[in-house]
Amino acid sequence: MGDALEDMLVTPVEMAAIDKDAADSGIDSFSLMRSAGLAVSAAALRLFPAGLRFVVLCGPGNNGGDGYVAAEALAESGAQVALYILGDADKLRGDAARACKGCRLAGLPVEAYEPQAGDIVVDALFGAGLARDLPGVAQTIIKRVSASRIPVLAVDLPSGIDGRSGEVRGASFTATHTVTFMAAKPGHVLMPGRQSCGTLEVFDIGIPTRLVAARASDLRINGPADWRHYSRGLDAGTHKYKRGHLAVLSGGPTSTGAARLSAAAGLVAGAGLVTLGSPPEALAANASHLTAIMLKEVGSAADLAEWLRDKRLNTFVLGPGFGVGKKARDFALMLCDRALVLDADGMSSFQQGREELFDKIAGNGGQVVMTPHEGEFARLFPEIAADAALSKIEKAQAAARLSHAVIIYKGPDTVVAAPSGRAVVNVNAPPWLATAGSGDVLAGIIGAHLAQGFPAFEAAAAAVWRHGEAGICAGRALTAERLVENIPPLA
Ligand SMILES: NC(=O)C1=CN([C@@H]2O[C@H](COP(=O)(O)OP(=O)(O)OC[C@H]3O[C@@H](n4cnc5c(N)ncnc54)[C@H](O)[C@@H]3O)[C@@H](O)[C@H]2O)[C@@H](O)CC1
Ligand SMILES: Nc1ncnc2c1ncn2[C@@H]1O[C@H](COP(=O)(O)OP(=O)(O)O)[C@@H](O)[C@H]1O
Ligand SMILES: [K+]
Repeated sequence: MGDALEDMLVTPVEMAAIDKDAADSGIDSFSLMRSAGLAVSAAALRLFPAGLRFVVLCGPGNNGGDGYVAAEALAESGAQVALYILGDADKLRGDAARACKGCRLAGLPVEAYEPQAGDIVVDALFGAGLARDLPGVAQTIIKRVSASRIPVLAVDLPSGIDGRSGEVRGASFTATHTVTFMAAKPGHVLMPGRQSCGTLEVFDIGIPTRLVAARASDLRINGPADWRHYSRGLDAGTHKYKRGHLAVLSGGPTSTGAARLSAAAGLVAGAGLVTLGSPPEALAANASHLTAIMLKEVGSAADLAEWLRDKRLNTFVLGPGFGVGKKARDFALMLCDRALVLDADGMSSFQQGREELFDKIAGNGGQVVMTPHEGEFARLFPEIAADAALSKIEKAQAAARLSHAVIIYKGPDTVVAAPSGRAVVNVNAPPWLATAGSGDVLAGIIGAHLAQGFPAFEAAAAAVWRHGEAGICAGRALTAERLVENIPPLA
């Protein structure tokens, strides 16, 4: 992992500390605000050359300060600019007060703004400092602007989006473009915030990277930098056993497809061999659909115990189409000392009695990856799911800590979290990945990575990213089968 700013995620609390560290190190904080405001005016001129009037809405804090700088720079450039102020400009403090004094425009109260065709709104009402629901007057203006469909350029964050969680605090602007500073915040990548940002520009206002990195926790946007180290190309002298043996456990005769999707994805994703373990009554159904994937009868816990005597068999996928119940529980507990992807029914089987599973995982060093979507997450971690104070990232981190497993909390903004707190948010998944069997394919890709010796966190993060890339390559009319065919090479 590097300290590259473009992949880093910084919470608003961390950003405030970075800001203070920058000031303490002798950097003039007003010069940072000036850089921020100038970046916003440059983006406005670049992105909206046909705009007739820039309407800058300034709030009571430093986000408003950036807005005053931008308004002055836009006026200086000869553009037509109108300024509207939320609250009392006389109460502004520090850099924001100085920015306001340096702005030639007279402001009107924000409630007086009536959108006109040709306007471009520059939203500098609230940014990272938004600490509670927006005041009513801000909500009214947001609704008015949204109804008028006027383009919005957001400063730092669209006002109303919580920078920590991506939640909407009362109402929020929907921006065409957002200019943020130094590093993206969780609210830019978590839903619904991500949808409100439009395109995101991260602008370097001049705070040294080392100051940002020193405060940032281990939270990043998912990308190859997080796991490239493990995805080196194939050694010419490799053989199939060196590339890892993945075992996937199938459900009964009427629900075999899900496990086969995982198995097929595992093979395409790079496992050297894949074996499907099938109950006897489903052997015929599975055999009629398999070619490169091997098939083995595994009906009972005794059969599995016998199979596990082969210690080379080190990676399993359990859950897709498997059925919820005692058999799934028994199998999962037997597999905790191998690398294990516990998906779908495998997780749901522990809605009651999860402690036994979590203790087993802890006792075996934690090479277990669990892949809950929202419903499964609520089943396995009801108290965490119900905690409204937590962001999706914080929920995934809490679940990983509690279970000792790597958690892939799925959705449009999939979060991968390790028990250590390390986490990435994935941003490359197209919405058409929401199709039956898509999760089964993901489970197989994770299994392939584990079989190839990736540590659990990297196996999970790389799989989520590859799954997203496969979705992009396959295009909109996606089926899970086509997703498997489009899994791209790793390196
Ligand atoms: N972090 C940095 O390094 C820099 C930050 N800058 C700007 O500074 C902003 C953060 O500034 P602030 O911390 O002043 O925060 P904001 O300007 O986002 O707003 C905070 C102000 O509004 C009040 N407030 C918060 N929620 C409210 C609500 N719901 N209703 C009414 N009042 C509310 C707060 O008490 C505070 O006075 C960033 O978003 C960014 O635009 C820039 O000036 C450049 C440098
Ligand atoms: N709106 C969305 N945008 C992008 N990816 C999505 C979206 N909704 C779901 N996904 C992804 O699609 C996959 C669906 O998995 P899952 O819910 O287990 O479905 P299934 O059980 O049908 O396989 C997950 O990887 C999830 O992150
Ligand atoms: K804003």
